[in-house]
Amino acid sequence: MANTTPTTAWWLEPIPTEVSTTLTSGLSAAEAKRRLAQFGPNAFVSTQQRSILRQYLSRFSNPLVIILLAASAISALSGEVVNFIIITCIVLLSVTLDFVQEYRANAAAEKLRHTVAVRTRVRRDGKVLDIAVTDVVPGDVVELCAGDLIPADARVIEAHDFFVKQALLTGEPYPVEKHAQMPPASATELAEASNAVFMGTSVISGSATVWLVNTGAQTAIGAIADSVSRQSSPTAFELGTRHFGLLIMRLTVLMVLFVLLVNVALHKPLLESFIFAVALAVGLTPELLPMVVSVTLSRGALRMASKDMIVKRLSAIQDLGSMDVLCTDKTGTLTEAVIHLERHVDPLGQLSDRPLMLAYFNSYFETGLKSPLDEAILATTHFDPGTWTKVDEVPFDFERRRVSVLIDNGQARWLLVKGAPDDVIGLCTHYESGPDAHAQPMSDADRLAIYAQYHALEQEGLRVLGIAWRDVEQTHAHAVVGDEAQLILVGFCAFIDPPKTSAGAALSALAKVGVSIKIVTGDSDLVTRHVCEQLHIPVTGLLTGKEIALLDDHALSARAETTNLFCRVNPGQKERVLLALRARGHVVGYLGDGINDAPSLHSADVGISVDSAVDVAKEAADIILLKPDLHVLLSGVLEGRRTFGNILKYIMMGTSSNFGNMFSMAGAALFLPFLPMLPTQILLNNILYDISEVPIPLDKVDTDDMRHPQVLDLTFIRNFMLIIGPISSLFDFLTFYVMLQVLKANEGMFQTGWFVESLCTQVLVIFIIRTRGNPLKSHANPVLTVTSLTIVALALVLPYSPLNHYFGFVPLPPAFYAILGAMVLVYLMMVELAKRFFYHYVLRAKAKPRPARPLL
Ligand SMILES: Nc1ncnc2c1ncn2[C@@H]1O[C@H](COP(=O)(O)OP(=O)(O)OP(=O)(O)O)[C@@H](O)[C@H]1O
Ligand SMILES: [Mg+2]
Repeated sequence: MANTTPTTAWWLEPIPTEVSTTLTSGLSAAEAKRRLAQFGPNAFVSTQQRSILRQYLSRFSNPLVIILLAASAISALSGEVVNFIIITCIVLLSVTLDFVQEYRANAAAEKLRHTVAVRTRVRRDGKVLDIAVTDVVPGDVVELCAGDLIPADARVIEAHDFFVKQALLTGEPYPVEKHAQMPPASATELAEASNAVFMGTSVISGSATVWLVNTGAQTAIGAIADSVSRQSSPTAFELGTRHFGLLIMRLTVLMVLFVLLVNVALHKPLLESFIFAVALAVGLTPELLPMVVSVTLSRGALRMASKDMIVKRLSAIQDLGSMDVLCTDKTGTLTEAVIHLERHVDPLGQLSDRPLMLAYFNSYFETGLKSPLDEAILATTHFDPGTWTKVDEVPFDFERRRVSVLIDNGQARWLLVKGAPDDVIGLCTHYESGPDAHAQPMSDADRLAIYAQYHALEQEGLRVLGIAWRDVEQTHAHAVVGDEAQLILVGFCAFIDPPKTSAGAALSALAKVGVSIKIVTGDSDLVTRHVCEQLHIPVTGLLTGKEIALLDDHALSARAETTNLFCRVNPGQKERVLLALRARGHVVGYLGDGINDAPSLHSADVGISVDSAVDVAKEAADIILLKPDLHVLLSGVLEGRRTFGNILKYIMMGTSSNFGNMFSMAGAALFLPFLPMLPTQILLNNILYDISEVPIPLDKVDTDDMRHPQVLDLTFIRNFMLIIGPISSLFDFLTFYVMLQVLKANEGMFQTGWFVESLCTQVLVIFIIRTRGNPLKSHANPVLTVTSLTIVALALVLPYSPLNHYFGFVPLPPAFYAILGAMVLVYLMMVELAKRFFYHYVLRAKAKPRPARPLL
């Protein structure tokens, strides 16, 4: 994509003079409103909502529905008008039921998503406002800093060591610097536009003010939106449901062809047989599955929102339930992230103000994203910068782990460096100590003593920054990474970041439900170990960034299994650890809030961030915690498993009982001289059964089923189907026998009897299937109970209703009801026994052992 050439190189045109006058105050609110109406919201057209009507109509594009309507329309021509009307009504009813449920669910989830939408700082009417990214318009003046996403295509007006990552557009993996100067006229390629920034890219370091030129579909990324729109690869759960759909489809096609063939061979009326076969297919398809999935998920999302968790990608709820490894960074998750400066010492451990003063100036002049460490320094004290001004800066990045500022007071020019002590000490050739802060060469022995000092601080659990400086020629106008050499160490600042007392308990609770925790941090191993000790987290293995750099992916993947501390890792290594764990078949979650966490949040099965995180992290995450609390996460995991459990109930119902019924229907077609059930009866049966299942998302899931991470396993479903399905068929054939031999039923009575029997068994079996345990002890949600029992009652009285003429029902003899009662009871008991057998033997025999791993 390196050669993407937009239609015009707008960054080469001069900025209109009238614009420069409005730069400080920005647009007026009225003008912004006018432009929003003119240019539309700052979003791609492809993501815009389709109208409700179109969404509704698209539901009818299901081929089965079309075939059914067409066939019954043809039969209407030959006089079967009533059937046609009934079929049309049932189809309309079922599509509407499905649509309304799903639409409401999605709308609720969408509303939640908006609460965590990315925002941006815009100048309007002379004030800086925080507005949604979708509301910016061409002409807006936007302020950007490290960690921000760039909201639209824009010209840089003013920049301070402003580096952006634009790999998405140009493929360059490294951050590039942007500034206000015009590039040469030959810079027509997007990658050469050093004075422009583009939507979809992000700020790595520094700060800038930009003037928006193009928004929405007019942006460079908007033009290629379809090719870059992140079609994330389907999750394990999505793949599972897709395979399940295919399995059902194959069985359906086979059965329909079989029924058709038999009917043709037996010279039955063709059109009627055809409609029967299609109705059968409609009965077989788990058409409610997408609705059940989205309703279950969005209900889950609402419940999670009440516990301060916003779900951005609904299917992430499933992944949260399947997650068995959680990687997390340290600050804010395991610690309070309220950092205090505890001590400032010279290289030999004597209390000294000098390291604090230089650290203060470094933090004071630094323009990039201020870290909590900077804030702690600035909050501790105040030094008057006096005549010192900043000349340049080498911004912080997570590879170097340090930041330098170049400052000048007219007489001297100093480079002040602050960062991870190991690296800073490594760059020093001298150190200052004693009351007169005299600089002296650092001998090897000194170096050892200094390292010992710094380690002693870390062993106390303090986070430490090394502070160093050097004199620079006054002609030296630009600071570069290479200047960070031959430094003089002035000492250390040591900070307290107290561990969160609640974190320990939350971690062991997560471990109890089968989620092991791994800490992946840019901080040092001593500090991290100290935090672990305080939280009673046993360390099962430790790898540092330096060690990881020496391992290939294969070796890393083997080591990652037993290691639970990864320290001094850079952003790329964080992601490598994560991918290594995924490669071993784990479902991996990642919790982090920094620029350095964004790649890992993208690559995890489920990325979790917090509301206070930088934009790039929030954007990459699937779930946002409004409170950075691991207990919240635990309830999210349980919620994920609960939604999973309910979806599984629906799938198991569809595959066992419903399928068994339809299977018998095909079988009955073989030996009966008439249709075993009329097409309209099949459809009615199907929609009543569907209605009985609508409350499944409300149901509770046994705590036993929530103890372990769950993944959708087709073998499990197939085995369950093979055990329960035949029982259902057995009872159907028993009903046939009773109807034909005992009650001597004619066509109408046979069909009615079977309609009632099959609906009763299909609906009532939910009480057995919904729990792995004793159905008398695990109670269903009252709404589910009432709905199911109402449908059964309806089935029983239908043969006596005034409508029965239209559906071809006839009243049944009382003897039938007596036999039915007994049969349903025995049926349910048999399914219960088979279920116990299944969970006890079949499942245990098939259970694949997961790779062994430590509890924490
Ligand atoms: N403002 C700063 N100035 C200088 N050095 C810094 C600054 N912020 C961080 N560092 C250094 O970079 C290292 C990595 O940063 P940080 O600890 O934030 O990484 P992280 O992976 O996000 O860690 P955590 O897991 O604690 O969130 C720090 O340990 C520190 O040495
Ligand atoms: Mg962090």
